[in-house]
Amino acid sequence: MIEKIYCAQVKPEMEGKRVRLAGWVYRKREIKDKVFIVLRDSSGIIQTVFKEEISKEAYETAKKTGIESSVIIEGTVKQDKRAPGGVEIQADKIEVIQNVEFFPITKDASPEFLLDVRHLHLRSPKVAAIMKVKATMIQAAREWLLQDGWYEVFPPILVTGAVEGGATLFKLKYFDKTAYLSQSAQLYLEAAIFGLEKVWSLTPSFRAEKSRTRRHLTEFWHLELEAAWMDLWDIMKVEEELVSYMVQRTLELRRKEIEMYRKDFTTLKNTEPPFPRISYDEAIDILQSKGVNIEWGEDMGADEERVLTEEFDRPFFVYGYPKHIKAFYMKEDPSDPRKVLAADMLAPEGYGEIIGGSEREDDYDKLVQRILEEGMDPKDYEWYLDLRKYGSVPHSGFGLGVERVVAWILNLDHVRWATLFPRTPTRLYP
Ligand SMILES: NC(=O)C[C@H]([NH3+])C(=O)NS(=O)(=O)OC[C@H]1O[C@@H](n2cnc3c(N)ncnc32)[C@H](O)[C@@H]1O
Ligand SMILES: [Mg+2]
Repeated sequence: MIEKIYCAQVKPEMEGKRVRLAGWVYRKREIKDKVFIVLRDSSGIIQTVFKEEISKEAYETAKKTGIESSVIIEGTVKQDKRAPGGVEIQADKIEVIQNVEFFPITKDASPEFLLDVRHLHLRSPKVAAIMKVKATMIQAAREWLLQDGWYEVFPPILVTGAVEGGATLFKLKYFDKTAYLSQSAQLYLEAAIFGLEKVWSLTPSFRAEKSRTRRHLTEFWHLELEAAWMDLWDIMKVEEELVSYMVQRTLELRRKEIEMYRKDFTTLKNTEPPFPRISYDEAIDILQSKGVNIEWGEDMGADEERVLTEEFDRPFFVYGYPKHIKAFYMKEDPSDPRKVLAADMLAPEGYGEIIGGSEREDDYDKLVQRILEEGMDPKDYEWYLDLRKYGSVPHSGFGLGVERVVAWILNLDHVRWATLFPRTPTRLYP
């Protein structure tokens, strides 16, 4: 790697020091006998100034260098209150690695165009900031999971059955058989708990959803946990502790990047356990009292959840959903057979569901009955049913939508901005 320092490492107190930087031309302007190039690298930006009397050759080259050209610049650090960060480089040397005559992204580019050239847009500091926040959030999750004794496992992506309903499976030919892209690692994590007890995985999950909402992708990153011996209330405590740590740690390490997207940090700062908990029944009452046309037994969609989140200034749980709107694997509530022991975590500010979780049905016969009720074939779940034959235990788990949490933390208007190359029903390229 070439000898250089990062833009963010240049400080006013380095006045007079000679430095070498490498990056891309982010902005450029010519004023009288000077050329100002704002250089960008992964750490940020720095202003460099080229003057004819310092180096005619460098000045002439700088004049001809286009936006997003890759360059190596050398010069002397100079304090200057007018420059971003109060410091600039008095440049005397520029090596153009590749000059760019015309860079296709302009200030007035539409969101769809920016997605068409996503491979070029990733370099923008604001987009890079999203990826830094996402990386830090997952780093924080790993930190918490390690200290709380959870084992990372690596489940398959090529699978043979649905977890969250057959309607959203992506089907593919697997030699002479049929396979599907995983909707959720859950069933495999449930197998892993008999050896490791507390397991987690971070995998891509795939949903052939036709929903064109601001919170659905066809491929998203899914952080899933599964634990033996835990009931719904235990796993909800795990959820709120994990999410609180992820949010607070990301606030601590990525404040600068978050400030590029939001000014009000209230809901993030409020993200500390315990989170408020309301029942599905209470949620329906709240929605009806706010004039939402919804009856008990109906599912809450993005619009209903948006209204519900107006009541809270931090993430909160909704628990005790009706059985018929939830997945086959969820354990029936012994105190009310109409319901299951499931809980969603909703993010405030209109973002809604970020986590889906539940206690799992651990009784063999009841699980077979639920599979049949859902119109599925128990033969397709033979291995999964075996887990209820050989030392079955109470167990619970959940799945966190990584892009949805990033979208909430950064107040993004669509989850597609929270992933490197978004996949939606209308976008598979680039
Ligand atoms: N291990 C588990 O218990 C997970 C469980 N089998 C599951 O997949 N639940 S979920 O369908 O609610 O999805 C979990 C979360 O996954 C996110 N999710 C779910 N579907 C999507 C789509 N289409 N796009 C983006 N994010 C999505 C969202 O935050 C959900 O709350
Ligand atoms: Mg869900």
